[in-house]
Amino acid sequence: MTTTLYPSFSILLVDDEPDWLYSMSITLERAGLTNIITCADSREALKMMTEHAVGVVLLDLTMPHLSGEELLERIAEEHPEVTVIIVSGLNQLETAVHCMRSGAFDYYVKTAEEGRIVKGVKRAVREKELQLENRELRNRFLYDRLEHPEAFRDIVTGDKGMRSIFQYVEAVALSSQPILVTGESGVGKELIVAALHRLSGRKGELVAVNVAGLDDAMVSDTLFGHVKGAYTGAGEARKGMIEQAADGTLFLDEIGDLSLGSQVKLLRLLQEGEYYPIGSDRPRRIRARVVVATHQDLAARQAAGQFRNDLYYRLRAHHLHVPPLRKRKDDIPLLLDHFLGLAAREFGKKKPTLPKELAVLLSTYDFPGNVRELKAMVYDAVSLHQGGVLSMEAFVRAIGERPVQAAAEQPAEPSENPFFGVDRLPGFTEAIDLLVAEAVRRAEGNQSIAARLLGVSQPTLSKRLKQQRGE
Ligand SMILES: Nc1ncnc2c1ncn2[C@@H]1O[C@H](COP(=O)(O)OP(=O)(O)OP(=O)(O)O)[C@@H](O)[C@H]1O
Repeated sequence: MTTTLYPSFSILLVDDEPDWLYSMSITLERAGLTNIITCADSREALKMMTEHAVGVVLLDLTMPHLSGEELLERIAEEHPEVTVIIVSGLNQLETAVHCMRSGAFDYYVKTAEEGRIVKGVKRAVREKELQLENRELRNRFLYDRLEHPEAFRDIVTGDKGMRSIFQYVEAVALSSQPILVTGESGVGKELIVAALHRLSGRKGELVAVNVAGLDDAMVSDTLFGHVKGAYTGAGEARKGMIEQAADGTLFLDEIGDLSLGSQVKLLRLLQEGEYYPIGSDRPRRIRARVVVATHQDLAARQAAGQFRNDLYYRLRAHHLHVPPLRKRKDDIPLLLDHFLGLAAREFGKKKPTLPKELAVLLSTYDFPGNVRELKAMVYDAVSLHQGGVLSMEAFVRAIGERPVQAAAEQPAEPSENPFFGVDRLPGFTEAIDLLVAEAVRRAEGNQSIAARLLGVSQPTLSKRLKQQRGE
């Protein structure tokens, strides 16, 4: 079985004592840090650093030929981007201060508790990962490029904001830290998660678990699995989803609905990197990268005490928010055409021609169900289609079932308040005239669509327009 090495860069241990190199490698590997190389001759260290992508060095001080202090200075000069941690047999304040001044990230005494050294190495790895991600992100934005556009082939969009999301996805895809994907229902979060997994280069599977509606016991059993006889009815041992996702991605959907009890368990899993299958007292290491998604406003849930602060901050380190379709209306014609092709193929029909007014009608609608809703409308329309121009009926019916511009339920931003910054309110008749003119403009002159936007019948609107013209 191939195992994904973590982190993506190597951790180099330099010490002339082979026993220490061996025991430290094992300790770090047990803590989940598997990308380790060792060097027992300090004169070889710089050469190894040019041959391997080294991100962190653990360096002994007392070594023959080339001392740790000398090597530290050479590393700081030739590889300033590499983080060096001193692990010395000497507990000397003066030496420690000197090393820190020469650029060391941290200083530990070998006799110190191993757990502290491991924590220090993990902190250095985390900082290095963030540095690399930031650099990557800066480059991507600077050159506005996508390294792997093919990873996003299923996501149809021409929107700039979505393109920035793709760039962010590429920048964090290799990170082992959790990733939070938010956005209203139906915006395409699952597609983003699939791209994240594809780009992670992880050889394991993408395993998705929808945690909404699972009680604490079900969450534990599903994620952690159980040993045989763990509880009445557990006749056979069962692997948890964490294990199924080994060397892959564990995708926890609807995380905003996770109960407070299960939130504690998830936090512990992310912090310790360990879990216990139910009925077992032997911990297992998680080897999957965790991605979570929710359509809920986690910050609001956190403020209401329904979501733990510590978990929220842990999850938020890498956060991407997929905008609703109403905020990227230029995507509507692209998606319309895409789904039309898919639906026609699925129903074995010729791709229909679109009525001219359809794009206008759809552009006036807010799509509370986002892309999923548009897709359903198109499939419905194509299933009824008899040939020639596509009928608007399925769309008009679907939109009619929902109040137009249902997004009014969303909290209004100042810029969405039509009276924001307006000192003088228009008179009643003037307001109606303004409203009518705006609806006709948005409907590109189509009176039946404009009437729908205003919530009046078409004859009523027509009468009003005639009155305005003095007819
Ligand atoms: N940009 C897009 N291009 C093509 N298809 C899309 C796009 N966005 C969404 N879809 C399609 O719309 C449907 C809903 O997308 P998806 O399941 O990814 O949404 P979601 O945000 O995960 O929703 P939920 O929060 O309800 O789980 C899917 O069939 C998906 O393939």
